[in-house]
Amino acid sequence: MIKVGIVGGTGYTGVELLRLLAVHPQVQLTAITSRKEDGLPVADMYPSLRGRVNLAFSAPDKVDLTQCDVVFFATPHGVAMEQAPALLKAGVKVIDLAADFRIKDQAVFEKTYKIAHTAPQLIDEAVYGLPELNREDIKGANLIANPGCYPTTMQLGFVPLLKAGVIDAGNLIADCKSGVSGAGRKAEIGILFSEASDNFKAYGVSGHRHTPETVAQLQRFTSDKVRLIFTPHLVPMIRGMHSTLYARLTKDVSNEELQKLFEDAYKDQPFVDVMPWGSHPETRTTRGANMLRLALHRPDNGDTLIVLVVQDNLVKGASGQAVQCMNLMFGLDEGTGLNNIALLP
Ligand SMILES: NC(=O)C1=CN([C@@H]2O[C@H](COP(=O)(O)OP(=O)(O)OC[C@H]3O[C@@H](n4cnc5c(N)ncnc54)[C@H](OP(=O)(O)O)[C@@H]3O)[C@@H](O)[C@H]2O)C=CC1
Ligand SMILES: CC(=O)N[C@@H](CCC(=O)OP(=O)(O)O)C(=O)O
Repeated sequence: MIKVGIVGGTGYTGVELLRLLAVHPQVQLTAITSRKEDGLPVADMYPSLRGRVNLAFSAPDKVDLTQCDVVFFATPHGVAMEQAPALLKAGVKVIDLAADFRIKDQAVFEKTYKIAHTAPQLIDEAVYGLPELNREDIKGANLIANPGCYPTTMQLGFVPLLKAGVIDAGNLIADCKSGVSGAGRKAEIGILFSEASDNFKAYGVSGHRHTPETVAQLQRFTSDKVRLIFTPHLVPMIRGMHSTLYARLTKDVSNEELQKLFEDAYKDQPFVDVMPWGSHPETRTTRGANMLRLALHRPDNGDTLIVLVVQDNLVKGASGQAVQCMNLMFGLDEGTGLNNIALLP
């Protein structure tokens, strides 16, 4: 059994990890931290885990995480970089759901996140945890930088097109919407029920921290300079993400060829569903499931291709993806514990 520790077990991605790992056949939950809820049984805070998780939260300084085989950090940016060096030295694998190791250029990271990196020696070693694009590296990794939720949709939607060289890499547009759980479990005016429900707004339009992460990853797949306009929106639902991606076609390529490009790219990928041409994927078809669905459109058969992408921000966009990485790192079948079907309605 893989002994698992979770730092930040009370947040949304933390409890989503607990939901997935409590029924994972190869996992023994060993330590779950919270600074605020030290000593509280996990199931008292989350009754949905009654009878499934018998641990209590521990303050981070009261628990020896080196007894674990792998530690997930479901914490704000800046926490994993403090603790990862000692854990890795003790032979513990680390999966960070935050951004500490996602961006290879330290200066860009520090400018984007406005924090100094305290473990820059580990940035090169970290593997970006997007299995569909990095599977072999993830298998051999000790330190995973789990992707951001928006970047997962943008990369899986744009990369087949960039690899095939059929679009203008300098003219990518991503119009994305996220449910409110994407902002985490915290008291903040903008995500109060009365503010976020029955309301709809864009945010971060002049610059969002997921743009540099996404551009750097997309750039790996083309020699042309990538330029991306990314506009996130907050939608009044709890879970779910919908990204509408726009790309300008530069080659004479038919709709059938474009559809085949995506079907070939993802034919061996259990957690990406390429829907029939012209479909309208719905967020609820991914709710609670480690699944990303996409579909292609080409209005008036013109030179603009639209890729619609949906996922559950907490599953394929965060905790499910992290478990997918863990499975690969420990030589398990990639889908172990991740094969449940989305809730509908
Ligand atoms: N929500 C989402 O859809 C996604 C989130 N992410 C990323 O995953 C990470 C976690 O997000 P989310 O679960 O939403 O966040 P939450 O705000 O819901 O939870 C944060 C957790 O971290 C703990 N924590 C906070 N500060 C510290 C600290 N200094 N040391 C140790 N533990 C700490 C908190 O518990 P306590 O204060 O009791 O210690 C809490 O359990 C973030 O980096 C986020 O950006 C990535 C993709 C999607
Ligand atoms: C709705 C909402 O607020 N979403 C978050 C993104 C969540 C995410 O992917 O997180 P990290 O990159 O921080 O890990 C945001 O835009 O800041």
